[in-house]
Amino acid sequence: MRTRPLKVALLGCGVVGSEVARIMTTHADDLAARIGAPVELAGVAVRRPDRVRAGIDPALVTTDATALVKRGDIDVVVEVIGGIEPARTLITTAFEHGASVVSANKALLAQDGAALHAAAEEQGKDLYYEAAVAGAIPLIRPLRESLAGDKVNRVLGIVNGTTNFILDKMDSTGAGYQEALDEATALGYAEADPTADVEGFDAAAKAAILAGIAFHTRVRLDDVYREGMTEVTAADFASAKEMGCTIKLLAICERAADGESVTARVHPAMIPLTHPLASVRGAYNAVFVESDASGQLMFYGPGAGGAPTASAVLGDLVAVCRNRLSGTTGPGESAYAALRVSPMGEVVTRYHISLDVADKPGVLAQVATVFAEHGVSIDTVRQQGKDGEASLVVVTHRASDAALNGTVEALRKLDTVRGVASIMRVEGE
Ligand SMILES: NC(=O)C1=CN([C@@H]2O[C@H](COP(=O)(O)OP(=O)(O)OC[C@H]3O[C@@H](n4cnc5c(N)ncnc54)[C@H](OP(=O)(O)O)[C@@H]3O)[C@@H](O)[C@H]2O)C=CC1
Ligand SMILES: N[C@@H](CC=O)C(=O)O
Repeated sequence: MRTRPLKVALLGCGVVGSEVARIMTTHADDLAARIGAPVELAGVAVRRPDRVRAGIDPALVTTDATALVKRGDIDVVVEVIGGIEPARTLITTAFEHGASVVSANKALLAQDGAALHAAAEEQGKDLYYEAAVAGAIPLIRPLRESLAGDKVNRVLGIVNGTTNFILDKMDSTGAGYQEALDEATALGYAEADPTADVEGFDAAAKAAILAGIAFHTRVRLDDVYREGMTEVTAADFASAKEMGCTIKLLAICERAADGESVTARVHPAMIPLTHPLASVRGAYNAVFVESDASGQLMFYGPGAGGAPTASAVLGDLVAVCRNRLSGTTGPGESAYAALRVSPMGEVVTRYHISLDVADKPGVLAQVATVFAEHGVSIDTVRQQGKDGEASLVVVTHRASDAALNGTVEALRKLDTVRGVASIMRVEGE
């Protein structure tokens, strides 16, 4: 074993970074044995240097992250600050000064992954980011390496722990949205700004990363259709239950049958209680990958939190350190194709629509005609009336988003339709 240690600069020592530092210390001998050289924490960059940080030598703590990555003797920079800047500049500076990078920063990778990979390749360095998607679950490496000889057609799953925690609490205990979000934040699952979680930005960033790796093409955050879960109500859960379903925030990435285009979307959806994703509880994540030869694979595990995420970071750290010692780099992303990313209007799925209507003869026929005129086939209709008003629940067969939007627009113009109470996609059948 080499005795000279590989030097690691840790940028960020919050929920994830503190666990990375802890595991580097407590598992130091095991890590050295697996890598073939000891790893040494050479510096820890933070914003608030005076905070007490258990197990961290205060002499290593600095607020000057730039100086740390520019030292020239750093082998690996672990970026767990989050956000776009200064993380982006620190990562490119790290490459320029001879270091490889491990990052958990999905927001940055979804926005600037192509440029960061190009910068890494230009300098002959690694950029690894297993922790950026689905916490502890090994997903990036299986997609990038194990399935590299297969053809992935679909990736569908729950990729945000915070929102799954909230939806699960709302469904199973009747907890309010804010109460559940506060608990998820206290447990270290939420992003620094939890809007990223609840409005679907975090899941959309992960969907962009997954679609890119799965389909070997470049998909950016802006390409991903996104709806958050803040408008999911107790009434939606009640409707879902009546259909034998629950509600999950899903990320769905699909390759078109002709292979020429892909879609990526994040939105709440009803899924049958019999579907394996329905039983994913708390901050757990689960992702289905469907490919030509393998069929359906399911990846499941803790999707957020300090220790689970640190597990993925440490796995990358070992891989990158091994590459450094052998003078190689891992698989890059320069061979990506440029498939078209189709707009949401072309996505085909089923819909559950709740309408408030006048309770009088002919309404049902009027509504059904609008669906037929827009080419949207109805699967089931349920009507419940009281005191001259009624609620009408329509579940459709598969239809395009564009056709559904046209239908809803026309329904709103009917004088018997008082309002559209909710529209939710139905997946997993
Ligand atoms: N939490 C989770 O479950 C998961 C998080 N991630 C990702 O990991 C990354 C880190 O998340 P998390 O640990 O939760 O975030 P935290 O907010 O807990 O930690 C962020 C850390 O970065 C430090 N920091 C912030 N700005 C600067 C700066 N300008 N210079 C130096 N240090 C800075 C903070 O310093 P200080 O301590 O002084 O405030 C803190 O130590 C993010 O990209 C996140 O998306 C990925 C998967 C799961
Ligand atoms: N905020 C994220 C953290 C992990 O990526 C989540 O809740 O999934």
